[in-house]
Amino acid sequence: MNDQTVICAIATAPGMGAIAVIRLSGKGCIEICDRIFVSPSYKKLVDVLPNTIHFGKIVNKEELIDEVLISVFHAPHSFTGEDSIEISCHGSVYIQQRILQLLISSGARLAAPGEFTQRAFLNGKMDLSQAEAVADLIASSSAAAHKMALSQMRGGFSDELMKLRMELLHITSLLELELDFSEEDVEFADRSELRSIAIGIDTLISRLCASFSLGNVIKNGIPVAIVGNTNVGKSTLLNALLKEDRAIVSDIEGTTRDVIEDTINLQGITFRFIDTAGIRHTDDRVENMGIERTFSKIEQARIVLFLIDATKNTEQFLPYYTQVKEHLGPDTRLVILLNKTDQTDSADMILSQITSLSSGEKILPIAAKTGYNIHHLVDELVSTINLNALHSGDVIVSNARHYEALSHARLAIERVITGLDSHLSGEFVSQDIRECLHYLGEITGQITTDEVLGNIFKNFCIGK
Ligand SMILES: Nc1nc2c(c(=O)[nH]1)N(C=O)[C@@H](CNc1ccc(C(=O)N[C@@H](CCC(=O)O)C(=O)O)cc1)CN2
Ligand SMILES: Nc1nc2c(ncn2[C@@H]2O[C@H](COP(=O)(O)OP(=O)(O)OP(=O)(O)O)[C@@H](O)[C@H]2O)c(=O)[nH]1
Ligand SMILES: [Mg+2]
Repeated sequence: MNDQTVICAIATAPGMGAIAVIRLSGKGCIEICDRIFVSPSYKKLVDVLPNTIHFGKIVNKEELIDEVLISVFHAPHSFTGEDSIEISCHGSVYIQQRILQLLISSGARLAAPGEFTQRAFLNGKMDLSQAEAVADLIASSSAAAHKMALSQMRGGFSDELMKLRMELLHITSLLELELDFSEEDVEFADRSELRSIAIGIDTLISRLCASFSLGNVIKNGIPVAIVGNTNVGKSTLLNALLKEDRAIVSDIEGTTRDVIEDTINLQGITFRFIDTAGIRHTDDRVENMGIERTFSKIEQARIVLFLIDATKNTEQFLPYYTQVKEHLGPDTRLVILLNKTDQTDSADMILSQITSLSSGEKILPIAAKTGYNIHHLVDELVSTINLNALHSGDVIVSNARHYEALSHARLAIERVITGLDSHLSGEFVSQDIRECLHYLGEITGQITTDEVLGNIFKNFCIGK
């Protein structure tokens, strides 16, 4: 696990750029660089002060490869906690490859994906949840996802877990006092005090678990299903929201037969819009398969946009409305959109009819084709997502691995509470507390295996 070899990799995006950065880490990396670096004063990098930058040439014996800047870091004061070097060269792909090859023939080896961050973790520079947040930060493409990853990388989640850990250790110490005197069959620890601490822990873990439904959608995009009868303008609406001709639009019923998905960033939040096959009775087998998918997308969505055609009479409304509602998840918001209002004079009348037939959902008149009221719809979508937790700085769990561990930890702490209630012997209660600690330790990486680490870091970029 504690591999000390010198690793190297290109840290900047692949391809040509103004400047590229090649990084090295591990004991001996400074000596390796000295084999291919010549400074104007012939000073060796092993002799320079840490955290300084040096101009010079990269050479292969007599051959000049590039003029570069080199930064030098000494263990433990570097990103990885090891001796480290960064070479900033001209961003030609040829130069990057030549320097990398020279470093490898001088004794470094190519880094595996995420290996720099993995070393930072193994050297205690950050815990595992912070290392995972580094990858989330790099992948973040909206203000909300950025804010969430940054807070986790800076240790917001780690602090919360540390608090939980201390509380659990506190209960254990109270219980242990009792175990020491177990012969005497007395309850030293005040069970009601233990219970209230355990309840506090359960509340915190439950809050963290609950935050995952927000964290997960912020990270992956909020799924919004666009559904309704054929020809009501679903694909036109998708195109209007994405501001591009993503889906085929035509006046033929049943144009869209499969789901079409795309993401867009609206007011700092990523939305994943899902255009679906129009719902209708048909004998076409392929179309029916598409309609089945529509229903499963309704089940997975956080928001469902149910479109109706304002130019048609409202008899069409109830059967589809009932069907859509049958597939709606408990936390899914339904918004009814009255489309094609540009093509009718009786939009107001239809609006009031729909209002009386529906059960209090927001109903918005729009015209997807002309863009009428689309900005209103966007505001409505954004307001559906309650970002208070994000802005108040509350910790939000966004990682499925963390969520799973927290769910196990919650089961364990709930067993502690029922154990205390039923006056279970302290030994057994202790065991559940240890299990709770175990699961929390999995998140921070205090408890981990090579396999778990391998799975986490293999998804990182090379050079990170
Ligand atoms: N050129 C460059 N830019 C970069 C990084 C890098 O490694 N190199 N980073 C990499 O992801 C990020 C910045 N994160 C970093 C975190 C810690 C240290 C570091 O040297 N820490 C030392 C010293 C801290 C100090 O002087 O107070 C330490 O923790 O001991 C460097 C970069 C983003 N930008
Ligand atoms: N006047 C007007 N026409 C619209 C509006 N929205 C869509 N249409 C037209 O309605 C027809 C159907 O539009 P689509 O977007 O293909 O409808 P759809 O709901 O995706 O239909 P299917 O994929 O068949 O289920 C096209 O001719 C559109 O140009 C609108 O707001 N006003
Ligand atoms: Mg369509």
